[in-house]
Amino acid sequence: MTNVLEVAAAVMQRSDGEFLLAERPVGKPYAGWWEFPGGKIEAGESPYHALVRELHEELGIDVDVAHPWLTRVYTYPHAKVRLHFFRVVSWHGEPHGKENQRLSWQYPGAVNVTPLLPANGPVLRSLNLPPVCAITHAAELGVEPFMERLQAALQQGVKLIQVREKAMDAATLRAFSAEVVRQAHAYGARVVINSDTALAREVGADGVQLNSAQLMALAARPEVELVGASCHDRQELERVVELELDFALLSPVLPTQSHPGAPALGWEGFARLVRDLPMPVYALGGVSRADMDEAWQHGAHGIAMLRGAWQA
Ligand SMILES: Nc1nc2c([nH]c(=O)n2[C@H]2C[C@H](O)[C@@H](COP(=O)(O)OP(=O)(O)OP(=O)(O)O)O2)c(=O)[nH]1
Repeated sequence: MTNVLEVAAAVMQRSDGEFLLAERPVGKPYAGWWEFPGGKIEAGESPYHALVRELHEELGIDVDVAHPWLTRVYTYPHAKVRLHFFRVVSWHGEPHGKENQRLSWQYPGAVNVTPLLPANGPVLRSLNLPPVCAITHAAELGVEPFMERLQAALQQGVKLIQVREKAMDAATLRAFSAEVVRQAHAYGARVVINSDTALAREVGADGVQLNSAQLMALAARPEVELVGASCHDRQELERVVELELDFALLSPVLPTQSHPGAPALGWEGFARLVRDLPMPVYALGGVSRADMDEAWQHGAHGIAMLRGAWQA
């Protein structure tokens, strides 16, 4: 099979997190299966323009703002498809099924319509990753002040935390990690432990964050629920794809305090590196919450922060 069907698909998400699924109408392949609204890209059309046209035709809405997100290739018996996913964050009009298809608003992590198109399972997992990855910073703040900031961050809705404390001795790190996990889980937040899968299991964390050396050396995905990896170039990002990890952090996007003088990718460089990847990538290095929009415009899933995550 040589021909690849190019498709634009939309994750239309409201500010409360609900996103829209549509049921495929009678007469199409996989009729009755649920999908993200969208459709085939026509000859000469860009993925973005196809998205805007399809959402107008299928749902009667006009897209105001859409960001490129993931690109997934999937082989069905009837076709090989390349799905260009966008996150549509602003639109005009109330979506309605113009082709008599049923629509349903769903929460990430709690989807209750079925069956979903087979290509979409990993996409839902990706959608369930939050926009902010907060990296612990107790070495600089001190453990007690850090724990206070952690409470505040959890109350404000932080849902993904990476424990990364290179200077702690093993016993302190174990106790610290266990406490972060305990507090995070009380708020429904997930925790990954930097570089140490055994420690992640021991303290009941959700997974591990591989450093780039581990990423390149590993033969298979570690067997934990959630696996991220730290990347600095395209080769490392492609290794994340091969190992079918859940997400990547790509750095440094901007000059940082922790790595002064290191050459930064810049937003354009970031966008070039993450183009057409199938998994979410967080922008890391010198970014703050104020950069979220910039990050989305350049293909990031969200931002990862050390200092900025814990500011009072
Ligand atoms: N729209 C959409 N298509 C998806 C998703 N996941 C997935 O595997 N696909 C596949 C199913 C189809 O093979 C292809 C989309 O083609 P389609 O037939 O729905 O496109 P269309 O709306 O332009 O259809 P048509 O009017 O030309 O018949 O992509 C998804 O989430 N949304």
